[in-house]
Amino acid sequence: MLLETEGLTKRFGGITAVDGVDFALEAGELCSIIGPNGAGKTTFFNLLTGVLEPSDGSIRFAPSGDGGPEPAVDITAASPNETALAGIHRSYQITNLFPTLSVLENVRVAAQASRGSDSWKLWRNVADFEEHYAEATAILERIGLADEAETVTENLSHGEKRSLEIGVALAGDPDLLLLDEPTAGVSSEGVDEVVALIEDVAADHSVMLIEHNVEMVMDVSDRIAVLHRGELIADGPPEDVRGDEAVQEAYLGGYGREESAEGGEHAEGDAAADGGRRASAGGGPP
Ligand SMILES: Nc1ncnc2c1ncn2[C@@H]1O[C@H](COP(=O)(O)OP(=O)(O)OP(=O)(O)O)[C@@H](O)[C@H]1O
Repeated sequence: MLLETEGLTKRFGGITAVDGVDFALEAGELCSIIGPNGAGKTTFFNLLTGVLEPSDGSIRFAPSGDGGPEPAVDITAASPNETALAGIHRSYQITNLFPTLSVLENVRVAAQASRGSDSWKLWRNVADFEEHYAEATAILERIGLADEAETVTENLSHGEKRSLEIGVALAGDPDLLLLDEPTAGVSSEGVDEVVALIEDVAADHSVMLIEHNVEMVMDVSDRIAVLHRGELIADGPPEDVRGDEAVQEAYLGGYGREESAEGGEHAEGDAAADGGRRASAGGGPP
């Protein structure tokens, strides 16, 4: 087990945003988290990365899987810096890049930061710098932005910025990568590139993905976990989740059901109406 939560709960006053979630991720999996707006997906990521402290429950992370050389650690109360150093990196829904730095510098700074506080010492040695530079250059090759290395980041297209976000999260070679709506706001031509990048990255990383694009999620995921009003209502392979009654009811609104393809009485909801590209984008009770 790479990551395990038990009874994970977050309350904001009277709202329970994440409600007793038992979840486990195996090393190497690509698991998508889906659910209506306000279901608790981003709060779940915020708990896993230490941005928020749980009201209840626990989080355990074993960077090399159970039985691997690195022991499991309790990260329930860890800070964002500590979860990052433990090996969990994240890309954000809202861009988190330094707009006036070059594309290469954004990744190089992330590579440097991922090595921990020592790397911020003023006297850091040239060898370290060279290493971070080489890592950043290799990441830009991987994410298809090598030709833009010297471009000022704010001049990239939106799709390129989303790819660079993934590149920044890759710096320091994380064990687990959390991607929060990596295709949000990307044009339809750009989406294919971001999806190809996610598949490439998932080939040698464990990945958790928050995504509203159901068609894409069904396509790329090994597993799908569905949150609804903070609760995990389904968790399994895409084909099982697609056929799950509770999930259809809460989120998919007929997506992938035979009846909807035939225009039957169950073809309600945003997902069915727009071919399932963005299920319940504005819908679902909070
Ligand atoms: N800092 C906060 N303070 C108070 N309430 C919050 C806070 N963050 C989230 N919430 C509430 O918690 C619930 C879950 O929100 P969250 O953003 O996690 O949902 P989500 O599934 O990520 O939604 P979306 O798909 O719109 O991004 C919502 O009711 C939201 O209003």
